[in-house]
Amino acid sequence: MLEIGKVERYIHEKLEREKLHFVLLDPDDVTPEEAARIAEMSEEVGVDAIMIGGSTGAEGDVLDGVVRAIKESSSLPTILFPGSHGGISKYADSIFFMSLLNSTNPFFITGAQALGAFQVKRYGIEPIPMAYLIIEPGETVGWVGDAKPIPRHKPKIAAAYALAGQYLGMRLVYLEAGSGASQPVPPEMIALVKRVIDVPLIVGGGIRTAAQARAAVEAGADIIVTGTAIEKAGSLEKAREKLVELNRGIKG
Ligand SMILES: CC(C)=CCC/C(C)=C/CC/C(C)=C/CC/C(C)=C/COP(=O)(O)OP(=O)(O)O
Ligand SMILES: O=P(O)(O)OC[C@@H](O)CO
Ligand SMILES: [Mg+2]
Repeated sequence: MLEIGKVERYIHEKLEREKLHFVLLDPDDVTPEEAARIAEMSEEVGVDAIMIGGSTGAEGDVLDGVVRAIKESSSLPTILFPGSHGGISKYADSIFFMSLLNSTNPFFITGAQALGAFQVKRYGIEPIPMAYLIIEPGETVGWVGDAKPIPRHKPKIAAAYALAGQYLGMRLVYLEAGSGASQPVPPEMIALVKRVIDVPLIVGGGIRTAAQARAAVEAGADIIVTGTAIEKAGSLEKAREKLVELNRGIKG
């Protein structure tokens, strides 16, 4: 029988009480030691989960090393955020089993998923089906994922894809402006998508300040993902301050 796994249940239970903050760590950009410290601090300040992935190079031993370090230093759920079937580590709790619905390349819609499916089963990683949508500017992931990025001023297109994702059985929708985007997903787009779907809405890309995080939450985002603002804070002390600031913006 189909069962909802532990991490997905944790997400739903927490969402009944508050908005969630997930921190993304890219094994290409952080050492296992740095990842461990950031995960530890994240847990201390009230972050809800750690996502691990990257468009380029987050694979094999490098990926395993970072996931293991995070597991050893914190008890937060770990969620893989793969750029391809290479982005799977047996040490993670779960995986966003995502399809890039507005890609022009079938590899990112169903190909990588088919190539990764048996690994996920073999390792017993919890798959969480997710519709992944790239919004302008899209950055690295837009280019790597052969996306046709949704124009920022066309919220209806995003809403149509999001609803299609839900009707295809996906249990999360992720609006992605791209890591390091100069501007995050517009609040008007978040609001329309949220009005149309029933599954939780994740928003990420270019969220650097408490005010931006708050605006996304007020528009209707359920889960905010932050990566660059923390990775590029400059020092671990500054990363902690950023985590506190962003978390306050999200939790209110
Ligand atoms: C479910 C399985 C097995 C695979 C899914 C494969 C898909 C659909 C991938 C979507 C396209 C893609 C390249 C996603 C990567 C998402 C990601 C980890 C983004 C993180 O940001 P980076 O693009 O690494 O940012 P930087 O440029 O800052 O490093
Ligand atoms: O790195 P940032 O800009 O916070 O983006 C987070 C995430 O949405 C990227 O996939
Ligand atoms: Mg990266």
